[in-house]
Amino acid sequence: MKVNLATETKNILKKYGLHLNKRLGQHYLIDDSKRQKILSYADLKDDDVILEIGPGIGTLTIPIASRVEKVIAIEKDKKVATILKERLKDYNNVELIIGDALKIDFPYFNKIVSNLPYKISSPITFKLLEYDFKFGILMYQREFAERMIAKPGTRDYSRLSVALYFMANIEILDYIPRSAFLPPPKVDSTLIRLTPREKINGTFERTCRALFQHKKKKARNALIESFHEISKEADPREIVDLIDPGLLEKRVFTLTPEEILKISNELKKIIQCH
Ligand SMILES: C[S@@+](CC[C@H](N)C(=O)[O-])C[C@H]1O[C@@H](n2cnc3c(N)ncnc32)[C@H](O)[C@@H]1O
Repeated sequence: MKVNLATETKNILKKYGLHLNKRLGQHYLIDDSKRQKILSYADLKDDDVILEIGPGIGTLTIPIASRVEKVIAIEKDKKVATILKERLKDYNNVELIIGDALKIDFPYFNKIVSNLPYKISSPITFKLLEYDFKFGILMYQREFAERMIAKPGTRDYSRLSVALYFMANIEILDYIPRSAFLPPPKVDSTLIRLTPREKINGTFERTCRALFQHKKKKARNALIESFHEISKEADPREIVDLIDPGLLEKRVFTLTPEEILKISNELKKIIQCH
C-alpha cells in the first residue's frame, strides 16, 4: 500500500502543535520511497539491535522496531521525544533515550540506521567509530559525504577524508533531494553505507590535525607550525628534520593517507627515542 508520508507527518505535527527547530536539524523525511530504500539497505534481521540517532517522530524508528529485536533511539528534543514515546506505546522493544547523542555512552548495538542531524556529522561519525558494529546506513549533507570520500589533491580532501580512509569503508548508496524533507533544508543529502575497519592511534590523529591546519603548505612547514598538536615537549625542527625529506617537500593536500601514516609512524618512533 502506498503511504503518504508527507500527509502523515504534517498531521502528526499539527496534532501535537509541533514547530520544527532547524537549529536541531529537524528536517523530517517525507518521501516514503526513500524511507523504503533506507530500510532495505539496512537489511533488517530478527536479532538486530539498531541504534538510531535523532529518531524525531519515529519515521524510521517505527518500521524498524516492527522488524528487529531492539531499537535504541536517542533524541535530544524533549518535546519530540514525548510525541515519539506516545507513538511507540505499542512497542516494547524500543529504548528511547532523551539526551544529546554526543554525550551519551551507547549501549550495545550491531547496526546503526540514522538520518543524522547535520550539525553533529563529524563528531558523531568519529564517536560511532569507537564502537564495534557491522555497518551503518547513514544520511549526511551531500557536501559532507563528499568530504568523507575525497581523494588526495582535490578541494574536498581533508583530515576527515584521511582518517576515514583507514577507519571505514564508505559506499554511496543514494542521493536524496532536499524536497524529500519537511521543511526542505538548503542542501541535498547523500545516503551511505559505513562499514568500520581499523581504529587509528592518537599520534596519527594528532599528525592529521597538525598537517591539515595548513593544507596548502609544505608538510615540513605545516608540521613545524602546528607541532604543539603532536608534542609539547620535543623541539619541532629537530624532530621534523629526521622525517623522510621527500614527504616533507610535498604540499599537505597532495599527501596520500598512506604517506601521512608513514609520517606519523616516523614521528612516533622519533618522539619515543627522544
Ligand atoms: C534530520 S532529523 C531526523 C528525524 C527522523 N529520523 C527522520 O528521518 O525524519 C534529526 C533529529 O535529530 C535530533 N537531534 C539533533 N541533535 C541531536 C543530538 N545531539 N542528539 C540526539 N538527537 C539530536 C533532532 O531533534 C531531530 O529530531
